[in-house]
Amino acid sequence: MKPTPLPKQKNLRADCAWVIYQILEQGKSSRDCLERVQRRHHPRDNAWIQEMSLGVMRKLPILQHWLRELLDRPLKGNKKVIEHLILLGLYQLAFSRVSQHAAVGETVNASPYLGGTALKGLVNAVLRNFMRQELVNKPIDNPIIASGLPKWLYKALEDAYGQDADAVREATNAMAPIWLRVNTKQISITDYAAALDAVEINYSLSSEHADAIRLEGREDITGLPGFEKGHFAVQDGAAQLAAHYLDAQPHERVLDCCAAPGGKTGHIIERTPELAYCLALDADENRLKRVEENMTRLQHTQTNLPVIKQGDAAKPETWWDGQHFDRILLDAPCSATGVIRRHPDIRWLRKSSDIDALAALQAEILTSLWQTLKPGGTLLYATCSILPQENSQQISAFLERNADATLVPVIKTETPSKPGRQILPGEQQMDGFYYARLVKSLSK
Ligand SMILES: C[S@@+](CC[C@H](N)C(=O)[O-])C[C@H]1O[C@@H](n2cnc3c(N)ncnc32)[C@H](O)[C@@H]1O
Repeated sequence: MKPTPLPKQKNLRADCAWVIYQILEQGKSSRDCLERVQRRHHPRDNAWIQEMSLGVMRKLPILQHWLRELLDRPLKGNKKVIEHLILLGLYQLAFSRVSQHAAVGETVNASPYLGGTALKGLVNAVLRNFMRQELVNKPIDNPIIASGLPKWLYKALEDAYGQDADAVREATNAMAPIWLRVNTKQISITDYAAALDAVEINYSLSSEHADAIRLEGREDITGLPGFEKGHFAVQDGAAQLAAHYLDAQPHERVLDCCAAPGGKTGHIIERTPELAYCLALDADENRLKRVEENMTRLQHTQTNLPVIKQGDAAKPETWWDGQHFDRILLDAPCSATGVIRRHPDIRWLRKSSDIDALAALQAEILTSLWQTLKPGGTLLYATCSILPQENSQQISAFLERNADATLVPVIKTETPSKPGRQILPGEQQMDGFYYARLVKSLSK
C-alpha cells in the first residue's frame, strides 16, 4: 500500500488520526509514527497526542461498534482516514476529560487537514448522534468487543488461562507504571532515591529488584534527575529480572542475543563490569544503532563492552568466532503479548498466524545457539509473551529434544511439565514476561 504522507499542516487531532491510520491501515508501529507527529508539535502536547492515539488502540472494538451503529456504510479509499478521525472523536467523548464542546468542534475542524472538508458535516452529525443516542450508556453484550482485544487473542487467553482469562485480559488493558533501573555503575540506589526526593517525585522500591525504582506518576523521563548523565534506564521490572537470572560472573564470556535496543545489555554490564567479553547481537542494523546510543548515554563506553554485531541468531556460522559462551541470554523475538498494556497497538499489528511462525523461529534460534554454549554453561530464555506456545511449551519441547539440557528453576514453583516463570501483566506491577534457565550438561 502507498504510504500516506503526514498532513501538510499540523493539527493535533488530524495528526492523531494520521497515527491511527498508519497503525491500522499500514501496519506501522505507534512508536515511529508518534515520534514523527510529536516532533512537529509543542512538547507540552506530547502526552496528549500519545494518550489519544493509544487510547483509541485500547478501545478500538468498542469505538468501531459504535461507529457501525452511527455510520450507514464504511468510508473507503482516501476517506478512510476520516473514519479514524471520527473514532478519535468518539474516544474523546466517551473516555477522556476533553469537554464535549471541544471534542465535537475541534474534531470537525480537523477534517480539512486530512482532505475531508466535504465530510465536515458527516463528522459533526456522527458525533452529535453519538451524544443524542447516549450510546456510551448502552451495555455491550459481546464480551470480545467489550474486552478491547482482537478475537484471536481473546480466545488464545481463554485457552491458556481458563477461568483466570478475564483477569489477564483486564490487566492487559490497564495502564503500566514507569520503572527505572538505576545505573549502579554511576550512582547508588540510595543516592538516586534521594535525588528524586529532592525534586518531590513519588516512587516505590521493590523487594524483588535491587536496582529498580517504580514511579508513582507519569513523569517526563528526560526531565528526571541524572537523565543526561545516564543515572538510570527506563526498563520494566519484569525485564530487569533478566540480568539477575542470567547472573553473569566476572571474566565470563556472555552473549546477549536479540539485544537491541540494549535494555538488558546495559544491565548485564552494570551488574558485572569485569566480564571477559560481552557480545550484543541483533539482526536489525537500525535497532543496533540504538544499542550504541543507549550505551553512550549510560556511559558504558569506557570499557570495551559490549561488542555490538549484526547477525542472524539462527545462523551462528555467520557471526560466531567458535569460542564458547559461559552464558547466553536469548531475549527471543515474540508476540509481545505481555507488553500490550504498554504498547496497545501490538494487539492490532499481530495476527493469529504470527504465533506459529514465531514459535518456529524461537525453536530454530534456541537449537542454533545451544551449540555456542560451553558444557556447564547457562542459557536464559526470555520472552515478553504470555502465550504458552512461545514459553513453557517451547521449553518443554526443547528439553525433550536435548538430553544435555537441564532446567534450573528461577522460582520454586517450576515443574518439568510446566517449566519457567510466567509473569502475568500487573503481577507486582510488572509487564507480562517469561523466563526459563537451562544448563548444558558437562558430559557432552
Ligand atoms: C524483544 S526484542 C529485544 C529487546 C532487547 N533484548 C532489550 O532488552 O532491549 C527482540 C529483538 O530480536 C531481534 N531479532 C529478531 N529476529 C532475530 C534473529 N533471527 N537474529 C537476531 N536478532 C533477531 C529483533 O531485531 C529485536 O531487536
